[in-house]
Amino acid sequence: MTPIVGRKATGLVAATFTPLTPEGEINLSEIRPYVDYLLEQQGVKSIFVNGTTGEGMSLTVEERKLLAVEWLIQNVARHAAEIGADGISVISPSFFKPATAEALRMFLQEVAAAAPAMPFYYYHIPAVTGVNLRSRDVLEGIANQIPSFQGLKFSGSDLMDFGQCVNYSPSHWSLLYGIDEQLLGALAMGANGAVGSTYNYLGSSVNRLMSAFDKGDLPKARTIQFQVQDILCYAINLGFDLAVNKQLMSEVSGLALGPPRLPLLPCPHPKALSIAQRLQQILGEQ
Ligand SMILES: CC(=O)N[C@H](C=O)[C@@H](O)[C@H](O)[C@H](O)CO
Ligand SMILES: CC(=O)C(=O)O
Repeated sequence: MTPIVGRKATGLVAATFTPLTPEGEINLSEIRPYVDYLLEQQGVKSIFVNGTTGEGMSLTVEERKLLAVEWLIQNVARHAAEIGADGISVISPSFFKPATAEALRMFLQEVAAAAPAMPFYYYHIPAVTGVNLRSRDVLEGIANQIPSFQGLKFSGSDLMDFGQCVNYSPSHWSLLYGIDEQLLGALAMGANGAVGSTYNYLGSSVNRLMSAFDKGDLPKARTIQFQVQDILCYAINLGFDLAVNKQLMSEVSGLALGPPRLPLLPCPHPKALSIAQRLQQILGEQ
């Protein structure tokens, strides 16, 4: 089988929130303005949909399909891109957890085989799945088992494991980092780009962080990373979860993203407003 080499993902990728109506139904009409906002206000050109931030696990398969198509249509319309999705990514099963990296790799192989033409990324997010197998071990020999394998979305804090993945990877793979608070550490380790929830509203700042890093201006990159951390520390002190994050995005962008789905509880308006104000203040200080 010929390996499928997709467009190598680089730069910033926003993990999008799923717009819902006040009644909790998916709200496809908010997607076009959302894409406009990311492009025009944040300079973010790539999106990761139906993931953690998009409450993918709380959506039906039918809803996920409708959303994926709408995100694609709106995104492709903006970019005049000739292709649709650049790839799919798959997390570990988390109810029955794989006992070994090999078991997980075999699972990923079966899923990837269902869409063999689609560039495939393993999505490591141990804090959510509870699966702490080292990604480096999952990658061992994976190109032989998954010809469409294209890289890793690594949302773990173990930078040694991440570094070992970078060191193992052929140059056409893409290694994307997913803990926004410490992206700079992962860039130093060799990340090709980043996928995260905060790039919905901090994209333009973090784009500057990445270009400062590319130019070797570490003091500047660090200043921006510390701003991101200061914003998130403020939010964490108030109690920060995905519902708060979603409401914060509505607050900052003016988009009507609606409530989260259970078991997440809606975020009280004043809380998101307070974080949004602190965010403006911190970014204004630069
Ligand atoms: C658990 C989770 O949702 N992680 C996201 C990406 O994987 C991150 O983008 C975080 O939301 C972000 O780093 C803020 O903590
Ligand atoms: C943040 C991220 O990558 C996700 O929402 O899945």
